[in-house]
This record gives sequence, C-alpha cells and structure tokens, in this order.
Amino acid sequence: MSPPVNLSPNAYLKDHISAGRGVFASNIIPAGTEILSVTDPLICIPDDAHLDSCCHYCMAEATDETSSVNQAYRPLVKLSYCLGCRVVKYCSKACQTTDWKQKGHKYECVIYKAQYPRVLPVTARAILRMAKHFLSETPGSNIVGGIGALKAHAEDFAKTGGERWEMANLIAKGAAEFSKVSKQVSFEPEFLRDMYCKVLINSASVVTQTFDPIGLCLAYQSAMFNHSCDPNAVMMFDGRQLSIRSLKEIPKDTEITISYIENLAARKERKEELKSRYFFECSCSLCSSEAEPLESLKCPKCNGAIAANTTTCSSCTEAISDDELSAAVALAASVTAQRAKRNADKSINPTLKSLRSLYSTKLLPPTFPPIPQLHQDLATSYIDEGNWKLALHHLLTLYVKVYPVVYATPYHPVRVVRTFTLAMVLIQVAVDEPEGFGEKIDFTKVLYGLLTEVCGNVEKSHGGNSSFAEVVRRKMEEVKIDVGIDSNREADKWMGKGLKAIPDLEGEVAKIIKIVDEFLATLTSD
Ligand SMILES: C[S@@+](CC[C@H](N)C(=O)[O-])C[C@H]1O[C@@H](n2cnc3c(N)ncnc32)[C@H](O)[C@@H]1O
Repeated sequence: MSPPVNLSPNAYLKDHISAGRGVFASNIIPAGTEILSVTDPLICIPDDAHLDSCCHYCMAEATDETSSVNQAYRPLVKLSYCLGCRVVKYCSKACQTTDWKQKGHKYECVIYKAQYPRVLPVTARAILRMAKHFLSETPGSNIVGGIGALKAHAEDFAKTGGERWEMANLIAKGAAEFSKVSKQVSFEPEFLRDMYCKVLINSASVVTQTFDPIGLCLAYQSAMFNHSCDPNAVMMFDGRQLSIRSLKEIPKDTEITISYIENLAARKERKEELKSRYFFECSCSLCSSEAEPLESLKCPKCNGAIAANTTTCSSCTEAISDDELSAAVALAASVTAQRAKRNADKSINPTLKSLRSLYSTKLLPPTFPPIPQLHQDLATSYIDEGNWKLALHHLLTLYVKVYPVVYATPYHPVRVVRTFTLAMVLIQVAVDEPEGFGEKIDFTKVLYGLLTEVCGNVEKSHGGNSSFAEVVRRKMEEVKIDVGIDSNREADKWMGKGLKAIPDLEGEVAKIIKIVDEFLATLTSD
C-alpha cells in the first residue's frame, strides 16, 4: 500500500530493491534545497521530559531566563496549563483551540484527567492520537491511507520478543484500558499494538534549533524516506514544522536518504542500533566501505593517520602493535556503552574522566567515536552551568578538529548551529574576560568571522525564511552595531566561507589552533 500523498515536486515514491519503498529525486536537486515541507504533521507532541516546558501544539519552549546562550535562539514564551487535564500546556489560546479541535486534545483531555497525577508516556499518548485520527476520518482519506501504509514490522517485533515486545503489549493494553474513559471511542489492544509498532518505526524526534530532542513527530510523508549513514538529506524542525533539506546535489532518480541515528556513532554501534530498532542491515556506502574516516587512529609519534584495520602510520611509517590498537578501540567501545547507559545524564565528572581515558591512549584522535559526543556533552553541561570558558574550549575543539571531518559540508545544519553556539559562548567569555585569554585572541574579529560563516551558510542549511535564519540575521546586526562594523565591510565578501578563508583572520585562526592543541595536551597528560 502506498500513502496517497504527493511528496513534493522534487521527489517521487518508488518500490525499493531492498527497503520496501523509498523516495527518489524527480530532477537534479541542488544542495541546500527544501525537498519536503510538512507544516502540519499528523502527530507532533512533547516527550515526557518536555510536557511542562513546551507548547502542546506549536512546540514553542518556555523561555529559560537563566541561560543567555539559549535566550539568543528563542522569543519570550509563557505557557499555561489546559484547565481540563492540567497535563498539557499552551503558549496561546489559538494553539489550545487548534489542538483541541483539530489535533485530538478534545478526545485525550478526559483520559489524561482520569490518570492525573500519573502522566501517560509519550508513545501511549501518540498511539491514542493516531488511532483516534485513523478511526474518525472517512475511509479513503489521506490520513487513513497514510497511516495504513506505514510499515509496522509487527512480526519482527513479535519474533524478537524481549523488552520491546513486552512494552508494546503493556502500553497497548494500558492505552486500550484508558481509552474506555472516553465516551467518543475506545480501542482494542491489538489495534493499538499495531499503532505502537508504527510509531516506533516511523516517528522522529522533534528537535529544537540547537538539535536537542523535545518531542515525537510522525508524518506519513517523511516516514517514506529510507536511512543512510552517509545521507544526502537531513530532517529538520522549525517548531512543529518538519522539513527535509538536501545536503549535497542529488542527481535525478537517485534515492534521497536521511540518517535515523546519531551521525557521530561508530559503524558497529550504528549497525546494531539500526538492526535492533528498525530491523534492517545497513549496507550504505559508509557501512560497506573498507575504512571510514572516523575509524582512523592517530600516530602517537607524528599525529598522522593510521587507517582502520592497519597498523602503520601513513605519514611517518611508525608501526604500532596490534594489541595496543585493539585495546584503544575496545576502550572506545566500552566508553560508548557506558555513555549509552548514562542516557541523558551529562554529569561533568564521569564524562571528563571518560574523555581523559580515551585521550590517554595517545592513539585516538578527536574524531574517533565517542570522543566528539563527549566533547559535545561537556560543552552542553558547561553552558548549562555558565562555565563559558570551559564550554568554549570544547566547542573550539569540535569546530577545529571534528566538524570539518564529520560534517564535511559547511552548510550541514548541525555544523551551522554549533558554530552559532560557539559564537554566542565567545560573547559570554569576552564579557567575563575582556582582556582575552590564552593567546589573547581578538574576540571581535573572531566573533565577526564566525557569524559571517553562519550567515553565509544559513540560507542553504535552514532556509532563508526559517526562524533560525531570522535569529542569526538579528544577532549579526546587533554585533555589527556593538563592535562598530560597517555593513559594507570588505569581510562581507567572505560570507559562508569559514574563518580560515578570511585573509585578515589568519593570525587569529593560528592562535585558535594553538589554544585547541594545548587544551588537548592537558586532557592527554593528566
Ligand atoms: C520509516 S520506514 C522508511 C520507509 C519504508 N521503506 C517503507 O517502505 O515504508 C523505515 C523502514 O524502512 C526500511 N529501511 C529504511 N532504510 C533502510 C535501508 N537503508 N536498508 C534497508 N531497509 C531500510 C526498514 O524496514 C525500516 O524499518
């Protein structure tokens, strides 16, 4: 069954040789093009941790007044509870009315109220919503066709058994029981279990402009895109609006792919996650390649690269023992497993300890998973506690050493957003330490260079009309005024090209590289 939707003028749906159906380019799609835009996904709701801090319709986050970095991204938002259930919150009457009348809160409210103070988990809330839509629509409607066409992998879930299958049965049974409270419609557990499987296979995390997960989204249009670990497109959110944008030029009739999982993970972890969560063996170009760049190790003598599955430095020909290399790789795998166990916990001490243990092998470079994730976790934690200088060191490390390899295209949305965060943190450090630090970088020049890079890439990464592009433009104007930069300045020519491409910033870039190298040396030596 195919969903009865026209995906976009740029894309068409076709049976795939090994992945069910897939989405293909109808014509040459230039890099940085919006391929799909879904303004009203079927389901788009806050996850359990964000029910209190996000609007249940538009996903606007309540403004956190304690963090001036986050402040830069968000307009002021105040949320009020739905007085019926006191579980969900809204930022405006308009959002509340639309959620009530069109998205299903009229149906859910009484169920949530009956459970209060217990709150249903996000998957239970999602399946009730999806089931309600499925049964209330006229048979043959787009919604009924769209939901009906989604892959459920129900047999694979049942065959695999284990915790996930138990959870599917438990949530479906619970939700069926809760649905009896409603006088409108109640559901059988088997039907809800099928909806649950569809949600797990086809939903995506709603993310903020800084790519932090805040909710669950299911749109049958975007659910048709298959996965690649080296995708040519990326899924993004602007509030509840979902879009898929090209990361490179996509030739006509080529499959358009997105990544279902964290880009920074190692091949083994990626393959295991895709198999256990989505029931397929990934055979993308990256997974089938002999050695991917992230798997290279570092020569302890000259810092040259030791390609995966080899034991000799490609620059100085130093030979490293197999045992030493295997021990370093095994340590990285064990830190990855520990990090997954800690889940969202980004406590500084254990994370820092893990990072030091990896660097102390002297064989693992900053790109080797999970080192980039640990730097990112630490940067986030330091930002949360207002320790700008340490956050800056981790962000500079990612900017200099990791992003050019991991997000090779300069307009990859994650790279653009992280560069903007780096600029915002730099402002905070400049306020705390106006005299500069380390090699005394010229804050004004570097800040202007970073913002020039972000402004020049945001059109392709996010689209010129996105809220993020608007925030970036506002910030750039503010900075130009604050530092007295005339908008016709020579450097405007270098929009989007990156710090290294701006001629009068060569000296500053050299200082930044030195700061990062010294910082990494401190992590290695202790
Ligand atoms: C969100 S759906 C994508 C659309 C799906 N192909 C369909 O026909 O409905 C996810 C499912 O598609 C299949 N899939 C996605 N990417 C794949 C890939 N790279 N290789 C094989 N199967 C894939 C898996 O069955 C996966 O559980």
